[in-house]
Amino acid sequence: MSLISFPADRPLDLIALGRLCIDMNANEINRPMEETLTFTKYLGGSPANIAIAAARLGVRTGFVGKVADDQFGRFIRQYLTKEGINTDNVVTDRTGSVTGLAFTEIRSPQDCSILMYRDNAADLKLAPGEVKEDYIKQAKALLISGTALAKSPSREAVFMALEYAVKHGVRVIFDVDYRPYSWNSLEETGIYCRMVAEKSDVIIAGREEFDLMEAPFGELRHDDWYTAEMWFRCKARLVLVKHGSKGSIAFTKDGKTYRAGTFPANVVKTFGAGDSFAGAFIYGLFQGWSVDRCQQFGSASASIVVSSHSCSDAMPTVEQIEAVIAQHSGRNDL
Ligand SMILES: Nc1ncnc2c1ncn2[C@@H]1O[C@H](COP(=O)(O)OP(=O)(O)O)[C@@H](O)[C@H]1O
Ligand SMILES: O=C(O)C[C@@H](O)[C@H](O)C(=O)COP(=O)(O)O
Repeated sequence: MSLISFPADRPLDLIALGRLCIDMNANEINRPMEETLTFTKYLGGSPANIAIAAARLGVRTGFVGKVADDQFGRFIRQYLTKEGINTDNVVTDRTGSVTGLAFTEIRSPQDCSILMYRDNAADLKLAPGEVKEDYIKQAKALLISGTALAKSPSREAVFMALEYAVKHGVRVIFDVDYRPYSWNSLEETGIYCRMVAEKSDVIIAGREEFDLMEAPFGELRHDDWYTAEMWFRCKARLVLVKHGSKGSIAFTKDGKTYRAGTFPANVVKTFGAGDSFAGAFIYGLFQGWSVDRCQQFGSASASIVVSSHSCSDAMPTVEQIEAVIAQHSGRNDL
């Protein structure tokens, strides 16, 4: 039996919940933002990127979210539809909110940053009553992006979706996805992320993101194994710790540890590594693959996306990922 047993016979594999935004990626790379003149517009927002990544691989994907009643909101909806992502639970806000924007600065392949515009962002207006139980129960898994917990009413909408998922046996995958911009304090982040992590089957985060859920409670150890054991005492069966260009470590409840490195990349920018990795890793889970194969697939996908200008547009197909793995004889060693 595979590690994560997904319910059978559901019309959707994955529903992602969280922000649907716009990335404005600097065209003039290796320059500070002050000197950047032009940007290219892409669909953005971490859960949106993961949804695109999964859909490109053939995962039947839906989305729970909210978009602004403006040109960007319409662009987002059209893009999701074009990618075959179901938008039945994507709501349009009518209160005058705006689409969140992320302007990316690419100073060098190692030195990237994001300037985020998220005041009055539509995605954080998603209300609990707008999350449909009949929609959530159609999926095998629900992916929750932690940033959706940053503000009410989106915070309560997450907990509503979480309750529906648990009620209907939908597996919960939690990507902490920490973005400081929308939160009031580190304690607030830690408390709310922890409440979702406690009910999640799979937890995906970087080392610093796990630290956020430990520090406010006096449990900070900077120790991946300690972290995994902590979540195995709750509901988790799989804890995935991302370590950037150093790869990732996955822990499973049966006591196994899987270390994976990366595939060589011609790095343009660092954004999108985590989202492409997560989308491909989740695809592997649906295939019932071993954890190390899921990691290999995820890291090959990430190597493609960090070598590209965009995140969402660059999400690869199964064939493209397999070509990278074959090119390097499957070696993503540390
Ligand atoms: N420079 C890189 N070259 C190749 N693969 C990378 C690189 N950086 C990250 N990856 C892959 O992407 C995964 C996720 O990256 P990470 O930076 O930890 O996530 P995030 O973007 O969420 O911070 C890593 O575990 C690794 O497999
Ligand atoms: O998540 C956002 O709002 C911005 C993203 O679209 C952006 O491209 C990015 O930072 C990707 O995140 P990562 O995969 O965690 O690097």
